[in-house]
Amino acid sequence: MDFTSINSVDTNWWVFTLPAIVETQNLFNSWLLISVFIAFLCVGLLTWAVSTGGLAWKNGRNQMGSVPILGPRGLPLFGCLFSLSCGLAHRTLASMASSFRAKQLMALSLGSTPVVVTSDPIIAREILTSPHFANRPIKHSAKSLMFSRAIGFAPNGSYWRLLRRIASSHLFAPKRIAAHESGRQMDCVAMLRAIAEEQSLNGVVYLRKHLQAAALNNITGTVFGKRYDMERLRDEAKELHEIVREGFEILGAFNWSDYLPWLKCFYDPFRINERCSVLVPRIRKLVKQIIREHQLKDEKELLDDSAFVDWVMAELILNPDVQVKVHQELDLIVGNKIDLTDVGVAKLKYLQAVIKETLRIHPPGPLLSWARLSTSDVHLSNGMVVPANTTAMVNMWAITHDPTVWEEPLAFKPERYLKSQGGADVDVRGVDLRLAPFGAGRRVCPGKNLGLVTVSLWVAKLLHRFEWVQDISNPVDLSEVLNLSCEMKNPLRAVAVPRNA
Ligand code: HEM
Repeated sequence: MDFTSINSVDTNWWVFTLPAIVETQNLFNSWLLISVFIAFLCVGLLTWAVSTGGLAWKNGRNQMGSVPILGPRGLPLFGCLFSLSCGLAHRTLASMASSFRAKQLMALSLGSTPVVVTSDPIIAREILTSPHFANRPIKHSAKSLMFSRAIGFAPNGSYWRLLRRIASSHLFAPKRIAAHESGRQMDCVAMLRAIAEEQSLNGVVYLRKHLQAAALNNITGTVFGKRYDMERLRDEAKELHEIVREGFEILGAFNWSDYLPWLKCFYDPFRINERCSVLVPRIRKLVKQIIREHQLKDEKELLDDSAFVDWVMAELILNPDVQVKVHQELDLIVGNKIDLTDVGVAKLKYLQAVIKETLRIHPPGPLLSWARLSTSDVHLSNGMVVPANTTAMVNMWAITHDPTVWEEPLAFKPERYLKSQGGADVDVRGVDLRLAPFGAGRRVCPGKNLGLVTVSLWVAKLLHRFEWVQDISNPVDLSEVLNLSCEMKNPLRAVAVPRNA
């Protein structure tokens, strides 16, 4: 005999008393339904009105510590979705944080998702290095594209650790990076040749397409051991190019149903679902083909470091005095030698400082691209507590543009990293959170050394071979567009004047 059912208290009793209370026999009476709806609406609005941070922070979730986490309420239901879905989220978040005096940590709602954003290097370090922030929230598109099994999104655990180990030893170990130097040199030679051809044909160069071709070959060469002739895009090369472009666009698109799951069936303005289901079989087919050819099985990840070189070159064109100094350094250390190597490039201290300064002014992922997710309540040193299942973002752009962190943050001054000129040698690889464009902690970018080596070599070669001058009819425009990374809205077009000719 089930005694529990006899002793249990019927918690639904109030339903039967409703008709008596509202003096009607019919529970579907339209007035009754409208009143219940209005009551719900009022309670919802009241909860929204009293909750800083918006509805996703209801029930005092932002007041679990001795110091509450402040932030904008946003709109009922949507929170701050409208403010962040269009435009430049890093700039919007930075101005929100200063108007709410919430630079250390700001709470906001993206639909039903609770989010915290920090614009402070100390709190950024605590979040990025905390073992309780070692997961990432996964976007719907990333899940559809099977990225939940990829290194960037797999949850912290033995599977993810195995992927990191494989990547560290087979892709990103210093020996492996050095082993791929000849490939990088080849990509560079092809890029410089194509640039010289375009310059002599048109008198001006669209740099981005050359950088993208070199970047794609750099990755496929490193990961699959295979390079393509990007000048004559045919068959497999064309397919790869289109897959990467489409993948980037889908992953970078703002998907409303990531934050309002109930919207999935009604509203999909970028046709994410449909495009993912077309893209997945194309990826499978291409990767199978490559694996079959090379019997090589590795994890594929790609970040657009070619977009970053666009920024470096744009700043060098806008700051000709800096470009002259890079040329002087190249002439002094490299001279007329054409075999500019990774080791040689590492000696170019001023050029390294130029790259650091560009990473500061134009961090490729201004919100560090991929957010983190808390797996339990996290106590921060400032007395705030971030509850479990909260998405955390670091606004690296806000930190690198904060006048209390960087003197004259808007000025392009590579000298600030040169000890010989009174500067400080800042390590950008996750050590100093004032400038950590690759993130930090256990999920720090594993491709940071490869990225830095590649970018440095490309910039050195582009500058060694050419002097870059503004195209008068198309002046350099530093407007940004935020996709998966922050790119120049109007791709760089410049005149490449051959040097040492
Ligand atoms: C300029 C170049 C690059 C920048 C600025 C960059 C930046 C970043 C950032 C900010 C993160 C998130 C780190 C965090 O959460 O703390 C990241 C993660 C990652 N990056 Fe990069 N990255 C670059 C190049 C590369 C390259 C060349 C590769 C590989 C070929 C790569 C592969 C990855 C992977 C796999 C992750 C995810 C790691 C994980 O979740 O365990 N990145 N990157």
